[in-house]
Amino acid sequence: MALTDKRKYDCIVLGAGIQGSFTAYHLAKSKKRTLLLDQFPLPHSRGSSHGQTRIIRRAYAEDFYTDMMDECYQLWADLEKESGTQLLRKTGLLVLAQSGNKGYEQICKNMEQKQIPREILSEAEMKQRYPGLSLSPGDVACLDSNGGVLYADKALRAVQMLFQQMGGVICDGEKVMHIKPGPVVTVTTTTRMYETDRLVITAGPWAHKVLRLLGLELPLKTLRINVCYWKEKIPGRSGILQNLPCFLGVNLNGENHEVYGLPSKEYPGLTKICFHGGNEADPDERDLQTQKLKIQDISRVSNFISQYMPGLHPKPVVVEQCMYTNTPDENFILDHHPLHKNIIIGAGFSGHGFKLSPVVGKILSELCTGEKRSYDLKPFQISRFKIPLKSAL
Ligand SMILES: Cc1cc2nc3c(=O)[nH]c(=O)nc-3n(C[C@H](O)[C@H](O)[C@H](O)COP(=O)(O)OP(=O)(O)OC[C@H]3O[C@@H](n4cnc5c(N)ncnc54)[C@H](O)[C@@H]3O)c2cc1C
Ligand SMILES: O=C(O)[C@@H]1CCCCN1
Repeated sequence: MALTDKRKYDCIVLGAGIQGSFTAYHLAKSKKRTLLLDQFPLPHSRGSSHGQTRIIRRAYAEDFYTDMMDECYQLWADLEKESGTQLLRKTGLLVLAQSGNKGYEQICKNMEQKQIPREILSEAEMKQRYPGLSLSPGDVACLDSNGGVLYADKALRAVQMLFQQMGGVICDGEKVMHIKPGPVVTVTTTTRMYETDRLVITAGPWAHKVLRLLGLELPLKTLRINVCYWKEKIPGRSGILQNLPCFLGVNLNGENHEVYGLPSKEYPGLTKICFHGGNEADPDERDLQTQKLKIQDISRVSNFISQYMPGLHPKPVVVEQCMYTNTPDENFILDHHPLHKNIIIGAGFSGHGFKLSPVVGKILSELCTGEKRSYDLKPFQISRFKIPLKSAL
């Protein structure tokens, strides 16, 4: 039988990935008595926030993300200062595409309108600066000068540590099994029962399963992502690893997919290059490759490497797993539960939420405390999906 925790919390945050941890951090800053819960002992590598690196960039086609990034850069710098840890390395981020590509043009237009520091690089400039990346005739490149790498594991640790230093409580290794809505929400885990005025659900790829406990079915797809590392054909000689920026290929080859890469340092001598997509998988069965793979993601990256990075072996030497939780439009969900206004949902980060987590956490904490919202939340509302509401409760 679950033990009852006698304290009533102002807020409980369900899920201690980067989004829940940043939400808890902002709530603790606003002096709310906050509990952060996770099903696994922390840290863990079963969700979406593990691994050493993530891309940070302002280069987005949607201006609302670019707008949020100004404050994100500021909050990442604050976190570095508060934790005394370097969390960001500026490398630049290259957006690569075939000339005339609409997505690329929209990104460039948005960056120009917002006066984001950037450079359009000619074929000759690309060759000279980034000899490891050989573009094909007709390809174009735009550098987001302040793009770079976020140290993901370190960032997650820093936010959780600062949350605890502000008096926040973390209970890990406790899976939430039941949620009873009401003016006071009761949350029952595998070991305890808690009461709270407000609940924030940031359950990553488990969001679907947790929201089902509250009668809410959102159009979320969970994808298993193969995180691939590649080695040089002639180690240390091709110069690829020394001077590589982050890059994002937008529909290169005319194929409807994206390949991206980061100059990561987790495995000396290897470069991380992945496909921005994957095959559907249940997060609890991530490592059981039971179904037939619909998307040959690794071979797409191999093809990209053969054409664009011929200095690398076109076979990965390390492959790890991570999860995406995608919405149909790949925009986030940041909203109240449609029926229970003191339950707040942050979900569907669609493979691009890490860099934005400082502001996502701020927004979710504002939804929780009822403070004035810092951003227009229209793109993130649940009502855009036109789903029928079944109140199971
Ligand atoms: C391979 C890969 C590359 C990426 N690259 C980038 C990038 O370059 N730049 C970028 O900005 N973003 C990137 N992202 C996206 C980013 O990492 C995610 O958007 C972000 O980590 C999502 O965090 P989250 O907190 O929503 O989810 P998670 O980190 O999965 O956290 C959810 C937590 O909820 C817990 N939980 C779930 N159910 C329960 C329950 N019932 N009880 C208790 N706890 C529960 C889970 O255990 C988990 O810890 C990438 C993602 C992947 C997978
Ligand atoms: O959020 C990002 O910047 C990257 C882009 C490529 C795919 C993974 N996420």
